[in-house]
Amino acid sequence: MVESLGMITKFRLSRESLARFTLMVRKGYRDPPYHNWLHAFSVTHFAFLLLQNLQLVERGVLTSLEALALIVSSMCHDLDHRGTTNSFQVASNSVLASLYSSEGSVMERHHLAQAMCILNTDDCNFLENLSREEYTKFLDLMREIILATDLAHHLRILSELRQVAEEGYDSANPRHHDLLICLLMTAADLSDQTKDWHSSKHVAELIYKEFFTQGDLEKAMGNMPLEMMDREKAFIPELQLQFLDDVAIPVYEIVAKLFPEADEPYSSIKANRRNWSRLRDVYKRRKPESTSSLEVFE
Ligand SMILES: COc1ccc(Cl)c(-c2nnc3c(C)nc4ccc(C(=O)NCC(C)C)cc4n23)c1
Ligand SMILES: [Mg+2]
Ligand SMILES: [Zn+2]
Repeated sequence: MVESLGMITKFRLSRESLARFTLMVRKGYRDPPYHNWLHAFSVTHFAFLLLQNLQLVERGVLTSLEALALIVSSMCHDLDHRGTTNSFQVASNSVLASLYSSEGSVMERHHLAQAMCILNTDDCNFLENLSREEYTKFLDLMREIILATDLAHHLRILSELRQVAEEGYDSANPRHHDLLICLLMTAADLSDQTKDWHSSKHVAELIYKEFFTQGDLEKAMGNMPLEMMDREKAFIPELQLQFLDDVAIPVYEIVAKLFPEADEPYSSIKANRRNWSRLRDVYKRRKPESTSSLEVFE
């Protein structure tokens, strides 16, 4: 993907170090149901498709350094994820919470720290031929992009994103560049919901497996989990409709508004919403006799 985006030539990247870096990143992921290397790979692939199909560098929408940072950040953005949320870190007094809870975005700061570690590992720094200025800018971009994967950050910039979509993208405006790379990173992070119904539904099943495991842990700790984490209370079709309406669909709506050629993911996530709505009607409220929340996936 890096090669076909012309980045090897453009930044004189060492292919061997890039390969070693990629293998180290893959090793840096654990194996929870969802937040594993397969998620990182599919997020990276979607970011690649955005850059390639929308010709974002060729059209001067993004600089090639921003494009490289988007790809590398996608690979690294969930490094060493444990399948639990930021609030769980704090509630369980985890080591990560003690390190980062004062700044917020606990997991995202950890993912960034892990990425920096790998970049500084011998033979993995494929960016060694970047100028000092480019390298510094790249690290600033990677920090900004990985911290932007905290959904709370996305929700904070959502109104600004709508404004840029309204007034039109201005590539001369550095703030527009920053907002766009955050938007594209979130679009890539949620892109499983723009795939065909069966893979989107399967991914939702993996996510709720993670959520319910966390809910079980919270109950064992004597804490009350959120409804979406509680396998006894969650009604998944309803929760999915809420997440699609409040978070995911607006992302692809804004992308499609900025880049009309990107209407495909927007229409397919709306098709998936229709399927969740159908599933909700079939299952109505959770039938008392129903065994588990996950029966909707049967
Ligand atoms: C971009 O960062 C993340 C981090 C973690 C996750 Cl799991 C996701 C993610 N990726 N796909 C999904 C799907 C299909 N459903 C989800 C339902 C709820 C939430 C959630 O975090 N809700 C609370 C919040 C809105 C305050 C996240 C969901 N999600 C994205
Ligand atoms: Mg994440
Ligand atoms: Zn992710």
